[in-house]
Amino acid sequence: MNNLKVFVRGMSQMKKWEPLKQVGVVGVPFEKGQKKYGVSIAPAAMRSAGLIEQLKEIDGLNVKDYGDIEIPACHENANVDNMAYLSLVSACNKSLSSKVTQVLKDGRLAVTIGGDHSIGVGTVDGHFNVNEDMILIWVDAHADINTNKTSESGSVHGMPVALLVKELSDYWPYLPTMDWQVPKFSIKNLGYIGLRSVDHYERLAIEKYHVPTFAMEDIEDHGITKSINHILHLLDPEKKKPIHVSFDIDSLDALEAPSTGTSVRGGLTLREAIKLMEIIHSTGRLRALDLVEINPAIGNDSDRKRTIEAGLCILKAALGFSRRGTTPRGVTDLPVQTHHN
Ligand SMILES: NC(=[NH2+])NCCC[C@H](N)C(=O)O
Ligand SMILES: [Mn+2]
Ligand SMILES: [Mn+2]
Repeated sequence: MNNLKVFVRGMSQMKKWEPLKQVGVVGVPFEKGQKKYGVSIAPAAMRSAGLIEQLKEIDGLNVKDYGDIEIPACHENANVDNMAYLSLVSACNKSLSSKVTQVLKDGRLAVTIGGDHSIGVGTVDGHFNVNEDMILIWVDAHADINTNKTSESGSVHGMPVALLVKELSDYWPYLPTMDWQVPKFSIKNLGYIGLRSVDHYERLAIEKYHVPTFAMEDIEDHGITKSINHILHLLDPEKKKPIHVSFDIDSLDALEAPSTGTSVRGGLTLREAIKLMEIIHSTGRLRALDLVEINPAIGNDSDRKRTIEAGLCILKAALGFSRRGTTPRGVTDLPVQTHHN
């Protein structure tokens, strides 16, 4: 009797994770988290390159397009030292957060197409509101963990992680217009992949909180498969937590994704990024995915095309596209030919 009870309890705790086949796509035409023109046209550029159609071609995937969020007109001016366009960033993220929450509550995996990386505040906030046990994998050349005090650029796309994590809340001044966002996510649930341009104070924060980090030199040593598996194991050894991946296209090498605002040489190959996403897909626990910082206004036609194609490959790998191919549905043999003669 006792044994049986233990067994039954064990079973109910053992949730079997399967890749979510329902997906919701949200575009965020926002670029005020950095200074260059063009990131805001990425959702339109991705759509006209066939984003929705290509996702729908993935075996068994049900795709709902939630459209682009409306970027609220904002006349308030929150004057915080070394933080450009704070009120706009805040208004956009507030609306994005509730959109991501809605997509997840609809039972769909939230795919957000930015926009610059400041929109990570809204996606993670919106995800955390549904899954408090989520873990966050930040795939990026940069750590995006500056505060307005440590940032050299004053651009909020270099600050989203610091805004999100509760451990850093005391390092911020009061931020007018940001009252809606209470940092609740713990830095203990964060891991980095792809870093190679980390500011001095960012490095200090990563070391202070022992954030699991596979920078490019670690990926060089261990390979992408061991790197991501190690991070997943450190953050969630029992394999039971929902995963949020925030993917900055500049994690890719500048040759693979030239159309981005702060590109850095020596990054991931597209093959490594695809492999990374295939591994994350295979966990069955991916629940939210951001793709940010594609800037179609940077570079020539071929740069633009290459960058957008890379973005599409990454999304598809995360959502179940297999490079091995898939067998035709409901068919088990090759078609037979009728011979006439
Ligand atoms: N999401 C990005 N591409 N961020 C780049 C950040 C660059 C630099 N660390 C800064 O604070 O401005
Ligand atoms: Mn980034
Ligand atoms: Mn970056």
